[in-house]
Amino acid sequence: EVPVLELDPFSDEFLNDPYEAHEQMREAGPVFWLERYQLYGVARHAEVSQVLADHETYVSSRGVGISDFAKEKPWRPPSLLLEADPPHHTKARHVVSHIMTPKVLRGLKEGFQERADELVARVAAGNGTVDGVADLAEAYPLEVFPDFIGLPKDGRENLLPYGSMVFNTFGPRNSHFERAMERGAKAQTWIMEQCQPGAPAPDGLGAKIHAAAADAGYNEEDQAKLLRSFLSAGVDTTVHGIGNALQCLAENPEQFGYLREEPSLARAAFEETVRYSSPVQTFFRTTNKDAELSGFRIPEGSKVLMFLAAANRDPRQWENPSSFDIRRKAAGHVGFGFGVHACLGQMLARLEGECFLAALARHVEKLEPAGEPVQQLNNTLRGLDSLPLRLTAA
Ligand code: HEM
Ligand SMILES: O=C(O)c1ccc(C2CC2)cc1
Repeated sequence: EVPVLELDPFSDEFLNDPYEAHEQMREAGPVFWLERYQLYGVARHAEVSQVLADHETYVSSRGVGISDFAKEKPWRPPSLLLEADPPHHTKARHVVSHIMTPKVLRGLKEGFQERADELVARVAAGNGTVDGVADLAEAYPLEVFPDFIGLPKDGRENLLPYGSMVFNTFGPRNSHFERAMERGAKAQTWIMEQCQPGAPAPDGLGAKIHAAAADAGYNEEDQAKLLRSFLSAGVDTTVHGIGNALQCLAENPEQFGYLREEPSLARAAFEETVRYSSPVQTFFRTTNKDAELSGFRIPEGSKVLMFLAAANRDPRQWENPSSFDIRRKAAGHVGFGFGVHACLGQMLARLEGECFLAALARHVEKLEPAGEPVQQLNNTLRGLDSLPLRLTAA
């Protein structure tokens, strides 16, 4: 029989510090039933991987949040990527993956690195207490990403509340969901304006996405939706990746020491941060037929909640999973998902993380906590609202 758990994975207590509950879920069994929300959960690396891999049984087109699109109207038109299944998904993925190529990313590296060095050197020069979130983790992605897409200079502050709304609405209609919808409404107007064909700068990624989608026969509404995916996923995720990296390095000074000695560890340090802190904590799938997972029966029409963050600290998969170790081989983590829906922006995310942490290694001699970090409670994302840091310039 499937073990039944009473815990609430969307409560403030859980969102603030999920780690004991992760352990409880992993130990409960390969599959468990969450009574409160009437859905199944998987928290071990093996089962999370199996669900991610079997996109024909565990589908995305019925929503990757708690809501089943076969039963409820989505709050916004479904994504052609995240909330689609093959073959429709395959076509959309093909269109956009031709644009975010290794060649395109190589072309970005010099500029991204310069911007990181300039920002970190300027903030470190103050030699005082800074907010690692506002002054660094938010500042860097909001500088480089909108320029890459080709968004106008003003209005960019709408990207954070819009992203926060997208990620909160994968969860249940709790206070985080409702407040994010209120705050995100105005931002949504600006976002949709930027997504319209003709809106982004002609030389930016946005215009390239529109052109490639038009060439592939997508109408203007779907061209806009494809760009919407990048504005939805492309900011809050990297902001929390960088913010969580700053927190991990400040709280593990020996790890910062290794990075200082060898700035080329920056890429590995960001990868370990994605494993260890998993900015995207969870995602759902829906069974579109009766399924069996590790001997447990899961009927058609069930929601399955994948605890990516719990899988990323599964002792069945990792040595010393709860230690932050920038020299480990973090490959195999599910922080960027995997399979047909594996993160489309992971190479861009890694580029931002690598450039930022290399700049930190070069321009900061000491990185110390200067007060309590404030966790941002979000139904899907793990990251900080503020991170008081004392920086000593190199
Ligand atoms: C640290 C940063 C990031 C993390 C942790 C992250 C995480 C993820 C995860 C877990 C998925 C899989 C979703 C699923 O399986 O349903 C995903 C998909 C996706 N990500 Fe990322 N992401 C990050 C950054 C980005 C960036 C910067 C972009 C865009 C520029 C992006 C665009 C996307 C898109 C479009 C998808 C959907 C792909 C598909 O369904 O085929 N992500 N991401
Ligand atoms: O296509 C989208 O709108 C979309 C929204 C959020 C994500 C999360 C996983 C990063 C991905 C895609």
